[in-house]
Amino acid sequence: MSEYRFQRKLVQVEEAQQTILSYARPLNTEEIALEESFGRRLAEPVAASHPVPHFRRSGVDGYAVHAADSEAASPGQPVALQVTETIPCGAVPVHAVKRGQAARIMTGAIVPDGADAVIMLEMTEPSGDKVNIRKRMAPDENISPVGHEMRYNDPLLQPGRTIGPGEAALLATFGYKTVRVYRKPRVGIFSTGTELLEVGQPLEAGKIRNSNSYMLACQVQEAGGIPLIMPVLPDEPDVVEAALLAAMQHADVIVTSGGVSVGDKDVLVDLFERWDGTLLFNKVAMRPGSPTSAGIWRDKPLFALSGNPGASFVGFELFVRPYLRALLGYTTAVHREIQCFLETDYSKGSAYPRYVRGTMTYRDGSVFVQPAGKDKSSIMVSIKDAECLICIPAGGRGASDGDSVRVILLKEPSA
Ligand SMILES: Nc1nc2c(c(=O)[nH]1)N[C@H]1C(S)=C(S)[C@@H](COP(=O)(O)OP(=O)(O)OC[C@H]3O[C@@H](n4cnc5c(N)ncnc54)[C@H](O)[C@@H]3O)O[C@H]1N2
Ligand code: MOO
Ligand SMILES: [Mg+2]
Repeated sequence: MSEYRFQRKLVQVEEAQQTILSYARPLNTEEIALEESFGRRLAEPVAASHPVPHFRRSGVDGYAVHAADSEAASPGQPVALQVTETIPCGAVPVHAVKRGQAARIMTGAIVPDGADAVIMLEMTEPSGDKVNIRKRMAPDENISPVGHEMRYNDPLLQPGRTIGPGEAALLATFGYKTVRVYRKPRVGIFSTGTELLEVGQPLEAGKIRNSNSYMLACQVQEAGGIPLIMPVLPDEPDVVEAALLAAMQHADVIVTSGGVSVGDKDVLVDLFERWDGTLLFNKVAMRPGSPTSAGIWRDKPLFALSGNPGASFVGFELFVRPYLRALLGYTTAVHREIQCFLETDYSKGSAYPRYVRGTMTYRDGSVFVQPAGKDKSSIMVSIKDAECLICIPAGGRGASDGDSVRVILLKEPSA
């Protein structure tokens, strides 16, 4: 056996992130139906192709009038105007409103030429073919002029924007029945380990069910990718090599879990010793997941995450998610960080920075963080409660109650 397993060059998390991100190029794009676009990443700029509103629009149900005709109007002394027509929403007025006239009009309808104000129905009283108005109106009152909200050619959305409710409303307004978005990265997910059972299999001595693949598949989806869950792989390098190469035919990214440490059967390490790919790193100054490795193989990135569930989870958040975000055109690849107050002692020191799964409490204008539960690399039960990763600096001391600590937010910024 070569010495590779034991001779590894330590890199810092930030350096490992930059290395892997230097290989990321935004994916190509595809055209999808607007109704399928929620959460997708816009790949084209959107500008106003017409003004909004594109006609003078009434803001109320009432009567379109000449403001000048209402000058003497008051509740005690209404002014009578001749009604010319009724203009419902969607209709085109037939007559211009002349002095002494009014057109009955509904909210959202075109204000007829001549009129420069719309008086609310509540301030009027019909009287035969006339209407009595009881309020003095200012010019332009209750009328949205053309382009009031958006002018022709106003820039509205830039490529890389995530499509949510507001974006969808704009796209619909400007007639985008389909919209160009970045293609979702397809991520092949492999768990390695002869001890692993498929989810549907009964327990056996020494064996456990594969949980990492399903956890990672959710993380891939959270990051905007398409997970391809592959069958569990045994600790046999030939089998692993063949399976990964086959998956590269249709995946943009390969993620494996397990087999990256120094054990006899750590199969990814065996693969790295003999493959024709480029190893980017194989030891990161972090807990959990110090043996996390990554490489480029046949132009595809391979993220070899540690098998321990906590380490797999954290390794994905620190390396795979930023990479997927970069493929999707995000300008902010790594998670946002804030400073928070630690609300308990965390005395477990470590030679490497520690990324502790945490929960957050908002109180008195500050954010406090607490470990989500037991936090060993082998423990998975606290992953479900992790809202953030609390960064405990390297060193023997750990951190103390009340310390200000770096916190990585696991929720994504939208641009
Ligand atoms: N002598 C040393 N031993 C270990 C070291 C070391 O430096 N020297 N590092 C430890 C650290 S740190 C970690 S982390 C683990 C890393 O192990 P691997 O990434 O090689 O992962 P495995 O050995 O394959 O599995 C570890 C653990 O996780 C369980 N596992 C694996 N895959 C799954 C899955 N898909 N679903 C659920 N659980 C899974 C596996 O059964 C093992 O219990 O190594 C330490 N050892
Ligand atoms: O690197 Mo391992 O840190 O215990 O998870
Ligand atoms: Mg191992």
